[in-house]
Amino acid sequence: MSKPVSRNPDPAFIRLAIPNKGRIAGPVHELIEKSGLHLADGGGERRLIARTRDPHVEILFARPIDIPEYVATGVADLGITGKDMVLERGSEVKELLDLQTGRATLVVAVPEESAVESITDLDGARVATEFPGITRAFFAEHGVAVTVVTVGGACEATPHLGIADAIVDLTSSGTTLRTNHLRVVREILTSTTILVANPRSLEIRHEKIDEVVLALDSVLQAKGQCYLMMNVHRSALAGVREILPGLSGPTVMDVASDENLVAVHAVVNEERVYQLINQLKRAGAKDILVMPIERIIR
Ligand SMILES: Nc1ncnc2c1ncn2[C@@H]1O[C@H](COP(=O)(O)OP(=O)(O)OP(=O)(O)O)[C@@H](O)[C@H]1O
Ligand SMILES: O=P(O)(O)OC[C@H]1O[C@H](OP(=O)(O)OP(=O)(O)O)[C@H](O)[C@@H]1O
Ligand SMILES: [Mg+2]
Repeated sequence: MSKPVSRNPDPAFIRLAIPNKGRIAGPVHELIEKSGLHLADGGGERRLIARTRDPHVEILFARPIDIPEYVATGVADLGITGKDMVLERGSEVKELLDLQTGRATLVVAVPEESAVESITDLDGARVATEFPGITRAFFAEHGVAVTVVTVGGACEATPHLGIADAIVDLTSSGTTLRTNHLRVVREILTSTTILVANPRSLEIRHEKIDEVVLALDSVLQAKGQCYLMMNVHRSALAGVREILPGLSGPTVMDVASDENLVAVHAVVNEERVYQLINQLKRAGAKDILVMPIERIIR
């Protein structure tokens, strides 16, 4: 038998579990890279543990469904997985950040031609799902007696195979439900990718955890924002100021080579840039640069 990968007992040392595959793995890896943590040894599909640029933070690759328990039991101090995975496992972890990605809604759906209009019509029905925990709790809470059939995937096929009368499954674009001629009867919950922590680790390793949370949050803060730089004649400054927002108002600096000019810098919402640059030009701004922002630390 191979040796277990032991934990470093040093409280300055933490382990973060992230998805090794599946649809949320890509966005999570990207977040880790942008946060500056950076996977030191690549982190290919078959890796179990990877080091990061921070010698005190290591990454554990795991299936999203297993991450809540790895964090609850202290195999990892922090974990990134779907909120639905945490609820399904009922794990005792603390949510620290909503990463605002991997959004999907867990719904009760039935074949288009079914007579079922509301969940009470499902009394006595068979419900297929990859989420037996959430499904049982949901129907019990609403006093509807159902038989839960647990499947490992391709749940949408089960009503057509005669295995179930209804399903509880995730939907995001709605394509899979449409393709399989299923209609939504009820929404149960909406899930996004979240950062969770082991409650004990939060006490004993809080300094390092705070650092990781700050790094990840700084990427979220920068999302959709960009940095504008421009030169403005002093006489046009008041007009330009009116147009520009910024984190704490635009920054205005002297330009050494021309005392009539000032440099104006501001953080703006990406969606506004197209309109803003035209307004700024009309107000007298020139040499306008638009730059991406990787991270914002407030
Ligand atoms: N259609 C979807 N849109 C967005 N997020 C989704 C969608 N389906 C699943 N997710 C999220 O992905 C996570 C599940 O990851 P999982 O490991 O099951 O990967 P997967 O992409 O479903 O791959 P597979 O089912 O092939 O293993 C859950 O947290 C879930 O909320
Ligand atoms: O509304 P849509 O955008 O079509 O997405 C919904 C589908 O995505 C997930 O499937 P996944 O790709 O994880 O395959 P699986 O069913 O085998 O888990 C989910 O289980 C649905 O089947
Ligand atoms: Mg899946």
